[in-house]
Amino acid sequence: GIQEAIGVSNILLVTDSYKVTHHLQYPPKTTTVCSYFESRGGKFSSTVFFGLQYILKRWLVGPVVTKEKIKEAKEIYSLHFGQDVFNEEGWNYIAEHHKGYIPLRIKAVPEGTVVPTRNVLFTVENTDPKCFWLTNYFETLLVQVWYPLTVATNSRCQKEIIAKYLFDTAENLDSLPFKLHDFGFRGCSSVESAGIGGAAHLVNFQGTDTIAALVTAKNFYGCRNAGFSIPAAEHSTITTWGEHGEREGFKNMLDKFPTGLVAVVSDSYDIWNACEKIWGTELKEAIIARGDKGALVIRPDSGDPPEIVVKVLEILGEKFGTTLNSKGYKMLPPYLRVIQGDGISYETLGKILENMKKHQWSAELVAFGSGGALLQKLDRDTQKCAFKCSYAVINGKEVNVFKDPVTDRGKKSKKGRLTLELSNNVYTTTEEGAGDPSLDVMQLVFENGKLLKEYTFDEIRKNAEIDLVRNLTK
Ligand SMILES: O=C1OCCC/C1=C\Nc1ccccc1
Repeated sequence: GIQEAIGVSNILLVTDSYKVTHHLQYPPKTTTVCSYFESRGGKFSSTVFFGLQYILKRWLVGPVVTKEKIKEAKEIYSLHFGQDVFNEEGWNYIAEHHKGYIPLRIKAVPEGTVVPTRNVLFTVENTDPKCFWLTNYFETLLVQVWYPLTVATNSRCQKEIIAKYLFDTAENLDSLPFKLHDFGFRGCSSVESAGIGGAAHLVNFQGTDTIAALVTAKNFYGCRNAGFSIPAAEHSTITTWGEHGEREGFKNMLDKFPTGLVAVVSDSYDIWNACEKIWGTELKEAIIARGDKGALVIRPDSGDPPEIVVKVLEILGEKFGTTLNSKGYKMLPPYLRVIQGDGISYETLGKILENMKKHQWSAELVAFGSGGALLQKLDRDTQKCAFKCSYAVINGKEVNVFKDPVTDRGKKSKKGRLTLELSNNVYTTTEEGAGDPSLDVMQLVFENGKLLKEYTFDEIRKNAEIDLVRNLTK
């Protein structure tokens, strides 16, 4: 099944080796360990919390601890350590007493919530005093939420940039959901990662070529169709017509996809010749004939993006004419658009849009495709995601637990029982049990192997909506 396909289906093996020995290392009579997850800061000042639901449903929900898995883990760990450190008794207790359901309680901010960094995002504690060692056993798995969280954050920050340029240079923001298209499937480290990261991007946008994202959004977020795409050429479907056959290849695209959007990569040989001579002259009438039945989307794929995009727009404007929109920016006819899918990232997007604006072109005319930068060029440090113990009960005594390294004060962790409170639109993490649990934004999402709260993709998208759209659609 799906679990075998991914290679590890034994939840006892989804952890770091050293954690297998940690049940022996806590103080005697420890009965509760409570830990939390946060982004300590990093590239973006706020993060979109997304992806915990996937991890819980994929790995922790249901009777996931079985005798067979205990046996398998015992064998592997005895070989791996060359000695018997595995907590067989502890796991047998879970399999027997809890019937394989994981005795943990997880409270988390609702998926899609945008929270400033250095705030608690979810907490984990054991519900059975015998299982104090379990809380941090799953740190390894739960901290992998850094990936969808960081993809969703990076993607949303690009949405803010595009929204601003649409607000300044377009009639409305209607095109925003389709402005950043996911090109990242092939650049991901695995099909599973593409599904997770691709779904994270779809929290903010609706355009994707990462089909795995559709499957993940459907299977774990109940979203029947989380993203859209359109018929599009790749270099092979143009270059197989031969160097002097580009016109036939282009014409074929218009003939085979007479209505709806159709995208054609046009830089195989000479983007300028393609725009001037082929699209702008030889096929000009065929393009105009499309009217508003579906635009031709011309795709450059090389050269310096800010310069290329503007130059392509200038040529198309020259050939097909332009009008001024109500914001005073130039528009092309409805049957012509551009997509720039090369070199797109949070760092480069603004430069392209700024150059378009400088040359009086509306942001409405161009969509972007992003691959590696969208789904892969990030890591756990991008948002400094960490999981730390903040509270324990030892021999009946409550203890506020923390670290505060003299060698890096930035790594100081929060103390005691934590809540996340929202007042006057400001999130505050209260520590040491000073918070009012009834005001806690964090929801009880998981307890004793059961998912108690699920979020739909629509809810998540609403939670993550950017302020400009929120304010405009009030
Ligand atoms: O170039 C690409 O690299 C890899 C992923 C897909 C892709 C292009 N797709 C596309 C979709 C819609 C409009 C235009 C292009």
